Amino acid sequence: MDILEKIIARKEVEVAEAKARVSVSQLEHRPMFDKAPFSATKWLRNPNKTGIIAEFKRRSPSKGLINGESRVVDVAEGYLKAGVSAMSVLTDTDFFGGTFDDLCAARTVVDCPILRKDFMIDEYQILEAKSFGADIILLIAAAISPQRLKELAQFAQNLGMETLLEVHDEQELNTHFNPYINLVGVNNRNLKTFEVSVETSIRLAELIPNNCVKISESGISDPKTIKELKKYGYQGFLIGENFMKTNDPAAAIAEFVKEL
Ligand SMILES: O=P(O)(O)OC[C@@H](O)[C@@H](O)c1c[nH]c2ccccc12
Repeated sequence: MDILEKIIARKEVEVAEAKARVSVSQLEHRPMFDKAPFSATKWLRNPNKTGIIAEFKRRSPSKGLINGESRVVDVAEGYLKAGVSAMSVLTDTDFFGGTFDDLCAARTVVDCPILRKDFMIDEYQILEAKSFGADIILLIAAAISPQRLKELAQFAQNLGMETLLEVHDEQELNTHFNPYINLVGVNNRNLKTFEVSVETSIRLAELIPNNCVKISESGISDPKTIKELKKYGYQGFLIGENFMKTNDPAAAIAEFVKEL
């Protein structure tokens, strides 16, 4: 089993447990559930923002521990102050050290779109995301079938949330794109080998439908890379480790945006 298969197998168990613990009706009655979602496509197309989607990530399967100290509220405040277009919060615990508490805490301090970063396989998780105040969900082409992905994206749209489709290559884009997708993210990190290449974003740029916001994900550590990717039509840049690996992610992003 590769890492993605392991994560998905674990996710199936987690979702079943969560469903047994908290009913859909309970999710729908949480205070945040009725909040109108922020539109990430609007925020990312706003030229007064940086285009950065800054991520709160404690650890990852590829890097191990990245940051075990920083508090999510401090980081989120710093990200917002730096002019991010959106924030991404990992809620997967077993592989990335994230929690729903992180998402809730971020929600209390930022009034920008928040992506619930997790491995989504079930409508229930989308309801969970909304109940914790998230605005966007991630659907990973490599993790689910095209049909399931389309159903989940449609479900999110019905709740007023936007969907980010993550692809790694041409084939995933061809098989998994559907009319309910609002943002397409090219992951520069190969999930099987963990190798990172920004060339992947450059290669796929022209294949992404123009009505979607193009996002380049992972391995971005230099403002110059953002300038380069903008030439290919990218409007969103998902960055985690470059900020999180420092002991002051808020200061790190402030320095980074000075050079944009
Ligand atoms: O920390 P980086 O290299 O800047 O990458 C951020 C983000 O792209 C990465 O965390 C990510 C991209 N797709 C994912 C899917 C699941 C978990 C994590 C991810």
